[in-house]
Amino acid sequence: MEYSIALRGVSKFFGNRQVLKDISLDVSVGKITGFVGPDGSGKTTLMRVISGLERPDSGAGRCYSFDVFREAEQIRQISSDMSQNISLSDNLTVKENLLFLAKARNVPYAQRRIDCLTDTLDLTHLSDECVLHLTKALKLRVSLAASLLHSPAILMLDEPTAGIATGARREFWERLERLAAGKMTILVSTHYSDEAERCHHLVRMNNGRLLTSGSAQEVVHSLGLATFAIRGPDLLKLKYQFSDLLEVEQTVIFRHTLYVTGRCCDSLLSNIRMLPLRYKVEQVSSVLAASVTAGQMSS
Ligand SMILES: Nc1ncnc2c1ncn2[C@@H]1O[C@H](COP(=O)(O)OP(=O)(O)OP(=O)(O)O)[C@@H](O)[C@H]1O
Repeated sequence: MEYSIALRGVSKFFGNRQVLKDISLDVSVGKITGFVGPDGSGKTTLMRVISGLERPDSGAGRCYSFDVFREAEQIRQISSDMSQNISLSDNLTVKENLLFLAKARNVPYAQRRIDCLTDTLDLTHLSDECVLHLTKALKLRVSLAASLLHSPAILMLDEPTAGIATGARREFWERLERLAAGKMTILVSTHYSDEAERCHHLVRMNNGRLLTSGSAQEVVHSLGLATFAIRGPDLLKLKYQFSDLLEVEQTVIFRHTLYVTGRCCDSLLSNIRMLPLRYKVEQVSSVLAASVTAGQMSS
């Protein structure tokens, strides 16, 4: 396996608050690595350290051939932070925005690069459209084009699809998968379980620590949790009943379905089996409930 990023015992403080604690991590070239965990667990900070945007305080790490302590500037040249660096101007067209950003980044043969990207990302027909008139999902696609202008080796995305409809999120992820297939290293934080499942490699964090790292299945397994999707009447009442069980970690109602997540023990299973026949129950392995807060899931 070819690794683009290798961190060993990396820690980071903001003031006297330690936000990354002894993180060791290997990230493969051409893979999508997802970062999941509750708010404030350190996902963004870790991705920023990897992308040369934050300097760690201790440990060791390389990003491609560069040292994360001494060569942050070089790392920034080969990486792109889609979430933060791209501010599209509403009053300019797609083409004008891309040209402006390409010039700001000294992208060689800017026009040719823009033509290539708009073609690849199916934006050509929108080139002369004012960004103001684009949907959120299309703006996201333009931001992706902008973040790829300088042909980065690493693309960092911090919750890129928050607030975007499911269909458009899926389409966006298909594009990310194509970029990864072209050997781009993609780092993405997400609170959506379906997106977490699409990652080739998942990193679960809490309180500055890396708790688990592996495939989505491995991470779910390591949680020792099972999630059941329940459809039927009076879901709110059922939600409160399940919430009272000691082994239940989370109950979330999302789109007429109650998701109950808990330790997969006899007691939870017998409660599930005792549900009247009018309830349809299905075990879903996909919901990384420990990483998804109820608020975000409902949004
Ligand atoms: N520039 C900063 N200065 C001080 N504290 C910071 C700074 N950036 C982040 N923090 C703190 O570091 C901790 C980790 O934040 P971080 O943004 O990395 O978490 P996160 O897991 O990405 O959270 P979220 O999902 O809310 O984006 C939080 O407590 C946050 O308040």
